[in-house]
This record gives sequence, C-alpha cells and structure tokens, in this order.
Amino acid sequence: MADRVPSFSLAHQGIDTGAELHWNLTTAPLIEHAVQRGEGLLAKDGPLVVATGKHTGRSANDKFTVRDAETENTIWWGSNKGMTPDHFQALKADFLTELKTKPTLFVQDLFGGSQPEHRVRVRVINEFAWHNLFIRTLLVRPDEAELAGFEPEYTIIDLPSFQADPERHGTRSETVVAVNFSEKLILIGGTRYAGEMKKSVFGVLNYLLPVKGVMPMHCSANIGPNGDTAVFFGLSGTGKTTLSADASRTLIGDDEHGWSDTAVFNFEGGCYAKMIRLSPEAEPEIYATTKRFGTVLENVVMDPVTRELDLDDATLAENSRGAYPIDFIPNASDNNLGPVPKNVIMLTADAYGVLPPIAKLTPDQAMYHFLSGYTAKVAGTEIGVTEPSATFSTCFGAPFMPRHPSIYGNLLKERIAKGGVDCWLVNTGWTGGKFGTGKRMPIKATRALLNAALDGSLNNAEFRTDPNFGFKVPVAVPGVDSSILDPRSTWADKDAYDATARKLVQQFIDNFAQFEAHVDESVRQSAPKAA
Ligand SMILES: Nc1ncnc2c1ncn2[C@@H]1O[C@H](COP(=O)(O)OP(=O)(O)O)[C@@H](O)[C@H]1O
Ligand SMILES: C=C(OP(=O)(O)O)C(=O)O
Ligand SMILES: [Mn+2]
Repeated sequence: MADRVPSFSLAHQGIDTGAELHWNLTTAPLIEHAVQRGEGLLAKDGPLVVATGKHTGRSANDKFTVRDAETENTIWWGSNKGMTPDHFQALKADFLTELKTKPTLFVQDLFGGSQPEHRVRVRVINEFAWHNLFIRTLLVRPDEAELAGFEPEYTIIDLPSFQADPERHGTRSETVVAVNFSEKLILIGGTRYAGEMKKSVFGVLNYLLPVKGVMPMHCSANIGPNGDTAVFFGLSGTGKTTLSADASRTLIGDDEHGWSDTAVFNFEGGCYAKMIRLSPEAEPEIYATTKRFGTVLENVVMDPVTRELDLDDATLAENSRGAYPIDFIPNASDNNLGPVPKNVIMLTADAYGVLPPIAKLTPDQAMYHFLSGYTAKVAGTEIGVTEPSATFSTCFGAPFMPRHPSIYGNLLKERIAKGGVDCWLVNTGWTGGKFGTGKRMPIKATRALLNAALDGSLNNAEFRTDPNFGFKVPVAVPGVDSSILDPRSTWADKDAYDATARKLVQQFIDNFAQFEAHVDESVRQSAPKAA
C-alpha cells in the first residue's frame, strides 16, 4: 500500500469522515490520482497542469483571524481582520459536515520550517489530489521515522468547493481563509489558488517565531561564493524568486525564511515561481523546471493535443505559477540554511519609474523602507490602464504578518545593528518613464547591479545622494549602462518625473504616519522629502 498512515488519526482530532483517505502519498501516486480524477493533465515533458478558475491569486480580503483571548493582544488588528469565535464555530461545523460528504480526501503530514528547533508540524487535509501534491512540494517532508509518530500541531482543511455564507460565517464573500490560533485550525474554502495553503503556514510561523527570537521574513535567500548570505525582501512580483535563482549563488529558498542568532534558514522545501513570459535566457534554472515530472503548473496555457506549453499566454491568469521541489534548482542548498546575512536587499517593482535601480541604505533608511514595504504595480490588465497604483505592505508582507510591524521591525533593527550588514533598495520596476511610457528594468541589468552589491565592489563606487529619498545612488557601475542609474535622466519629460516623484514622496509620508510613534527620531528623519 502506498499510503503511510501515522498512528495519530483524524478521529484523534475529532474529525469524522467516511471518505476514503489517502495518507502521505508521494509525488507519482498523487499525480496519478489528479489525472484520473480529471483535476489536471500532463504536459509534454511531465509537469502536471491545472487551472484554478476564478481565483488565480490570493484572496487577501477574505482572510480572517479569530479574535479571542489568545489573539486579542497578540495580533495587530490594524491590518488583520477579525472573525468572532461564534462565526468560526459555525464555519467549522459546516466544514466538518462538508468533509463527511466527500468520497475521497488526501492528507499530508508536513513541517513548516526546515530546522527541527524552529518548525511546526502541520497536517493538511485536501479535497484535491493536486493541492495535496502542491503542499507536499512546498513544505518540508518528514522522513519515515518522523512520519510514523507524527502528531499535528496545526491542521489545515482545504475545501475549494466549500462556499462560505457571509450571513452565517461573517465572511465578505463565498471565499474564506480563517485562522484560529487557539484551536490551531485553518479553514480554507471557496478558492482553488494553491498559494493560500503555503502562505497560511507562513502566517503561523510569523506568529510563533518572534517569541523565540527568530525573525521571520517574506524574502528569498541565497549564498555567494564567499559564504556571504543575501536576503531579498519584496512583495509579490518584485523578483524574490527570479533573482534568488542565480547560477553563481547557492539557493536557500525563494519566499519564506527565518533569521536566528546563527543562521538564515528556509521555512519551505519547494519554490513557487511566476511562469508568465518566463524567459529561458533570463531565468534558465526556473525555466528548466517546466520540463520536469513533479512540477505543478497552475494556470499555464497548454495545447490540449500536443501538450506544448505556452508560457506567454495570459488567458487563464497573469499570475500563472509553477511549484517544484527546491532540489529542481541545480545549485540549491542541501541543508536549507546559510550564515547570517552580509547583505539585505529590499526589492520594489516601482511602476512609477521614480526609484533608481539600486540605492545604498543606512540602517535607519532600511528600517524606514522595511516598515513602509513599498511597491507599485499596474492597476490591472484591462486595455487603457496606464496609471500605476502604489502598494504599501508593511514588512513587505502585511497579509502574512499577524503581529505588530514593530515586532518584526525591531528584530531587523537589532540584527542590522550587530554590524556588518549592508542594506540596498533595488527597483526591478520601470525605467525611462512610468508604466505606459517606460519599460521594465532588464533582468540582466538588475542582476549585474546585484552582483556588484553582493560581491562588495559596489561599496567602492562613487555615489550621489538622491534629492527626494536621501539615499546614496551609484554613479557608475562596471558592466551597466550608467544612464539607467539616474532615473530622472531616463525620462524624456523631466517635469513629469519631478511631478511623479513628488506624488510618490507624499504617498510614502502619508503611509508612514501610522509608524511614527513606533520608531526613533533617526528613522523618522529618513523619510523622503520632495526636492
Ligand atoms: N528586472 C527584473 N527583476 C526581477 N524580475 C523581473 C525583472 N523584470 C521582469 N521581471 C519579471 O517579474 C516577475 C518577478 O516575479 P517573482 O520573481 O516571482 O517575484 P516574487 O517572487 O517576489 O513574487 C517575473 O515574472 C520576472 O520575469
Ligand atoms: C505565492 C505568493 O508569493 P510571491 O508572489 O511573493 O512569490 C503569493 O503572494 O501568493
Ligand atoms: Mn516568489
């Protein structure tokens, strides 16, 4: 029998179902189930291709945390939405009723966190085989001995066919991600976007680890040839996954890490890369994963006859994704960790085209930008939309950060203060104008600038001070066209640049008002000032 059934059953957890249970299946049998059940199709070179329908990204506005004695004073209700215990109990009852009606369920016992002293045991119960494969791929897989005695701490029940009822469950729509820290139970319904599961586990670690002196981070991480670790913070689409996969550096992970007193370690065992317009030249390591059995491709368009992929086709989603185990990247770390960082990079995709492609930050400026968590993307994909919209998501991950931003911010501050950490802001967004007139920063240029920062050579460059943001910007970098280093010079219309910069500066200032009381004067002084 392919199942690996732990001694701690669902009945132990008070979960009663007549469903046929598939326990801890490995990749191949899960793919067989997914295909037999009509959940997806195999692509020409082996990946499983699935579509999620309406939800092709996270439903951040449908995420709730149960507000009770455990969470009242530990969760920051400024950005986390509360759910009453009564609404959660109604939701849970309805989830358990629905579980009873399912003929088949897939269960995985996994770790959130690669390091034994800082991990959480998670049981995930899925309606879909492909979701079970996804979460097995993304989290850390226990070995046989760990599995036999596995007792879950947190449980996720993921029922995409469940439809929440705003009246009965206090939700906003039929979609719900409800986190109960007292019961250690997470209920996900009304969405098939797989990323909800892994980001829910991230939220749990972000709740648990600060108390243990570990800084949890929404970042990618890799290690250079001299053993120098770099972490890359950034909101979705800013380049964490893309830029951390680099032939010259060892990959620790692409999305979620912890910074302890001694190391940076991955929370996950897999990666989740954007597939849209993936270029084999610019992203060869990630591209290669689209040719392998074991990769799950979400909302990637495929010819039903030839089973050829079309990575350029955004018909199903702009946010098409590929999930693969981390060892599909050739130069991935085999122990999931590295030394404490030498460099901290903050990525932003500035669709206003105002920020320079790279800037050196002082520790105070780093704190300012970490709490701000800025990126600006284009509003949508509709024809005629040319105006970018600014997003400020604190700690570069507000939807996943249960506690007050100052908790994470102070952990960063302490770590940077220990010395030896260089901080950089990198704009992977627009150059030569804002979205509509300019173009996206070439990946090659970003990589060249990053390499100069990470190998230390950029520290010796000549710098100017940005008149709006006050940070230091290199004037010339070997191998990079100097004209892109000064964003204003790339705009045909300098007045338009100045006006756009003024607008952005004001947005930073308005957003930071909420943090002023929580930071030192020196951090407040790091705010941008319109030139
Ligand atoms: N200069 C650049 N740096 C990084 N990514 C870029 C750049 N230009 C375009 N891109 C594209 O932007 C997207 C970045 O997404 P990804 O790396 O998945 O971000 P994240 O992991 O932070 O969500 C990819 O589709 C990548 O091809
Ligand atoms: C998976 C996600 O993360 P990212 O886009 O940061 O890679 C997500 O936000 O759903
Ligand atoms: Mn990513």
